[in-house]
Amino acid sequence: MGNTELRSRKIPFTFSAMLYRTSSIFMHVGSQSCPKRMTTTRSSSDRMAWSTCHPLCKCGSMYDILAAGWGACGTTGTPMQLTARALPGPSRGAGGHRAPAGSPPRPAHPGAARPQRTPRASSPQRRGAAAAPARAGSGRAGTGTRISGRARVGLARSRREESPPPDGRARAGQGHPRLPSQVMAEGELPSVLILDIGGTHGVLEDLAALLKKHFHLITMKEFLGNKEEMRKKIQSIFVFECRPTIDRELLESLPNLKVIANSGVGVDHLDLKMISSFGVKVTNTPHAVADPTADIGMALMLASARRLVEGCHIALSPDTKYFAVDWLGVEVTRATLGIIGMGSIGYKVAQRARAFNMRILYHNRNRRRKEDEEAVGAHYCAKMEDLLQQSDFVMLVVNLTPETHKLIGKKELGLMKPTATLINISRGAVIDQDALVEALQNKVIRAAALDVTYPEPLPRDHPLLNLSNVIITPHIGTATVQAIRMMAEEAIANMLAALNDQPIPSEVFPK
Ligand SMILES: O=C(O)[C@H](O)CO
Repeated sequence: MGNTELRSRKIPFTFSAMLYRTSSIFMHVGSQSCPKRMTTTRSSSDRMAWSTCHPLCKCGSMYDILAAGWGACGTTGTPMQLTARALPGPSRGAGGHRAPAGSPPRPAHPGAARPQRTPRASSPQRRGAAAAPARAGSGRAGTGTRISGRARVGLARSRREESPPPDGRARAGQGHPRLPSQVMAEGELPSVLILDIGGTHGVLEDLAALLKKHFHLITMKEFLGNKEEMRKKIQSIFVFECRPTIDRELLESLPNLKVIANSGVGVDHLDLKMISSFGVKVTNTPHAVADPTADIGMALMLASARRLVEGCHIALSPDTKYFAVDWLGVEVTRATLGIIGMGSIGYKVAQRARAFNMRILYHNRNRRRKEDEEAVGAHYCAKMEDLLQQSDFVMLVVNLTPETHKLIGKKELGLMKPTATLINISRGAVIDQDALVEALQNKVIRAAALDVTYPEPLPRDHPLLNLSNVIITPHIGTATVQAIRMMAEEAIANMLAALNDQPIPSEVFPK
């Protein structure tokens, strides 16, 4: 997200097309910095303000996309209205508008010229990425790709629109056919596929209620029970806790699917290239996850430093007779924290660590702006090795990509101080887990604190579970009442934008 902000800041953007208006969502889109102004626009209790203003705006204000307006951001810019309904009428394959058979062709964006898509290669991030010296990712935990700037407009039409299969049937890797059928009747809400409501893996009841304000929800069971009717209706999939599984078979069966909205920032469970070959967009929720994930990073660092879990066991144990005076932890205050992956979450960790007077080092594919570095007192390490050698705490906040897979292995662990602690809030596979077990057993490093492992959960006989110098939490970076609601809100905004061919707040592109 941070990188998105960096990239987007320079892109002036106006957007004025107001079409197919039903209920309204306003986005205040601007292109220049403005003073931070917190606002009081959160009127109803079921509203949840996002933690930051629009990525094009640097004011840091809170806003609520589902309320009828932004906070008093103060940035000059053009309000953009999204509709709460997808377009009724003609079938709209993932590639864009679909005219009913025999009707005259419709412009891609009726009534408005589409702004040109910002060439990706010209963005600062992409230029930086090309020249990147190191492997660390963009700094979003678990994200397999970069997120679009919100100024990415005029999105490319899909391949399927350019060359529909002549036989009118979906073909693997070539998208869906033109379907002349109605996707939605007038007044109908767009249909969204979800795994289930409630139960072990289903969408939580209150989130489902929120989604239902904007969409007609179809559960997997309903879909499978009446595939012929349902498959044409479904325009979006809401992925909650990595479910439902998105595979080729599912994509082939949904001719009018336009967008897969992931709840969470990490999309390593989605085959982005395959999904994109169907002309389907993928979105994620970088804004909602940043604060709670940074919090869990700090919680793990503090808990590991002060041996909180062990201490709790001692205090609770029926066998405890006295508290040993030589039972000691280490201090976080004034220690050196090395953050690997300085995107939005990494940066929020740095902000928090500054309050602990920590010395902050960071390694990232792209160096942050001087102002960003100075604001948190962070020092850039072009070489990850330098950071590893100097840090008392090393926190992993990279996305999981082929480049960051097993980023920390035997060699890297060997470079760390024997007194150092490794904290992972990204994805388990960023660490070579066998090498970590060995390093912890042999005291190559002091301790590890992991919110993520592979697999999750670990098999009950996994050696990591029997080490006293490890804390493991069950991937709870975003497991807060606030975060899951904000993720759903962010996903709703993404889906509404995608279904209405508006600029998508957080689109994720395949590399
Ligand atoms: O990727 C994320 O946002 C979190 O890890 C939750 O999945």
